Amino acid sequence: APSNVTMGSESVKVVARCRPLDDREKTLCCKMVLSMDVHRCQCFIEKPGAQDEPPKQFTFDGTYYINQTTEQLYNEIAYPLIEGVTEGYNGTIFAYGQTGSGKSFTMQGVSEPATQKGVIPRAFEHIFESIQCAENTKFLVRASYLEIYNEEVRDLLGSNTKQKHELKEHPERGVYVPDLTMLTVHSVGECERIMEQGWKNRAVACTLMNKDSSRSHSIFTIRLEICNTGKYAIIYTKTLTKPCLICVILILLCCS
Ligand SMILES: Nc1ncnc2c1ncn2[C@@H]1O[C@H](COP(=O)(O)OP(=O)(O)OP(=O)(O)O)[C@@H](O)[C@H]1O
Repeated sequence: APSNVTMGSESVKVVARCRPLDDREKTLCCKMVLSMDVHRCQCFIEKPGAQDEPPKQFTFDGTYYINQTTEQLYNEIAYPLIEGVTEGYNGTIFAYGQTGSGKSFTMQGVSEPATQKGVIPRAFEHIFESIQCAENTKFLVRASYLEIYNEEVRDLLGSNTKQKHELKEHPERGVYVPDLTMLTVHSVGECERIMEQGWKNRAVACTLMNKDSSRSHSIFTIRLEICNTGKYAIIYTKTLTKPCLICVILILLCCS
């Protein structure tokens, strides 16, 4: 877990995002039943047709309503986590919700308007900015992209994306996928191309709630190896013997 300095007191933060009604819901004259007090981080859910009943109330570490952007969400929630990754802490951002709720919109995002660019491309920019500013440090950035579809693991960056991959467990490294393609990336542009390539290889089909549903769980991983080449080891590498190499993992995933 990241340090308290970079992440505040909680090592796990849970935020809720509400998307606007889509065209289908507007055509069906659906009514918004969710409201938020974003300053208090509270959500209120009304039961349709039962205005007398008090709404159900839930409190999160952050709440994002229909008028709020991925830029705001990134700056408040993801930024400290990615900052932690560049300092040597592992981090995970996990988007969870029913089909059509906005997971891909938040993680992958759209290019227009720029404020709705996704968490994954923002994380690339952030990491490469940190790399450019770092002194006496060498970085190796690698990326992998897999999906779990019908309980099968598929390598979205591999030559055969339909091939089923095994899941293994290592006593120290934990759960991993042998032979998963891991591409070295040198720039934000390269990362974006990799994301695009993997995105096109995902299993997609429409659901009643989302005409472009991904129908799978996908995991985009950025693996950062940091090597301190300076005279003094920076704090997080102090317990490691030379070469001061640490490997941190940022996992960005979308799950239905
Ligand atoms: N905050 C938002 N503002 C505007 N439109 C949004 C927002 N969130 C989602 N949408 C729109 O809602 C639709 C469904 O979103 P998205 O495809 O991201 O859902 P999903 O949770 O990834 O679904 P699935 O699990 O089926 O893949 C898309 O057309 C998307 O553009």
